[in-house]
Amino acid sequence: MHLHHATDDLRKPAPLPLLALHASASAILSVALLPPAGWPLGLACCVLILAMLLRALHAPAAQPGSAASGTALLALDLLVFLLCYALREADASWHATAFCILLVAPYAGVTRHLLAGAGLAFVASLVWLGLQEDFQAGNAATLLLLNLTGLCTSHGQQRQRRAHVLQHAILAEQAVRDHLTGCYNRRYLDEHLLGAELARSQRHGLCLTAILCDLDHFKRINDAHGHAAGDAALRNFAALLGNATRRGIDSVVRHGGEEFLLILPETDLAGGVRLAERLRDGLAQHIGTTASFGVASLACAPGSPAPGAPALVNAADRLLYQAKHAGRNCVRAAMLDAL
Ligand SMILES: Nc1nc2c(ncn2[C@@H]2O[C@H](COP(=O)(O)OP(=O)(O)OP(=O)(O)O)[C@@H](O)[C@H]2O)c(=O)[nH]1
Repeated sequence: MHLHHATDDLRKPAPLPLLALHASASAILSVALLPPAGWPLGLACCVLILAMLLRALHAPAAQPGSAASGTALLALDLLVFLLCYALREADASWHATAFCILLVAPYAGVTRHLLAGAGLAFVASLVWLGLQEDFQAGNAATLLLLNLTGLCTSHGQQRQRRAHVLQHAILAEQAVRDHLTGCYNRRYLDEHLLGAELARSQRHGLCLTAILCDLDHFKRINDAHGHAAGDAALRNFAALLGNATRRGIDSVVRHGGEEFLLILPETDLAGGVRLAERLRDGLAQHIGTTASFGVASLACAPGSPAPGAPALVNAADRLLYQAKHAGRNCVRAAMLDAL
């Protein structure tokens, strides 16, 4: 889960139907507000606007559609206004009023990108209104108030949605991570990672390698220097594993207390062994302790049945056990079907 992906959703504009509804209501209201069209049509438009506002306020943070379509519909609004103005020049101030009032509606639904456009259209209309000979101060004040309300509502909504999406993304991220080391947790491995990587390797006929590594005599670190020092050693080990693997391709999982599992897609047995040896060297140099490694690899043929998800990890576990029994600080490796 990537937080910036989650917040990207907020940059998407309001849904197309909302803006389409808004554009048509704008057209109707521009006409309806003119005498002698009468109040029933005006009332219907107000109900429509209210419905749009409610819908926008309850819209989920991630909206379909594109910025271009939203901008096009706001432009359509402007076109409707200009047409009304051309046809009924005498009632132009009423058209401007209708147009500006209607701009309030999309405020609640549009993104910051469109918000700037809507605000600009409002300011332009207000300036234009002020330049008219029959300038009506009441109209201008109403417009100002309504649009400011729209802007504030929209701003608050955006802030709330952003906080909500961020919080959701953070919680989702925390659910798959080990809080001490920041590595993926066992649940993520079992419920998603291993199955997905096995399926992908099988689909493309690629190798998949798992390295299970375990710090040697870790209990002694705890006993000699305390639990906090043990925690620090685990964090350093996790950082070493993270730095040695490919970001966005390999996965580092905290498999148990001081045991970590690396899932390496598109990596054959020789590649897995090379990485394990590099890690063994790095540990001795940077952390001053040793670890044992079990490396199991699987060569998938496209279309062939994949082994059950736990088979690869179980094989790495058996090899790690062999490494411990061979005196620790060493690597044991095998192809899955050779075990
Ligand atoms: N500080 C710390 N210690 C932990 C954590 N999780 C497990 N441990 C400790 O890790 C130690 C594991 O001990 P053992 O299973 O005997 O393994 P070992 O001492 O590394 O011995 P070998 O694996 O056989 O080389 C235990 O003392 C656990 O309490 C943790 O999150 N923090």
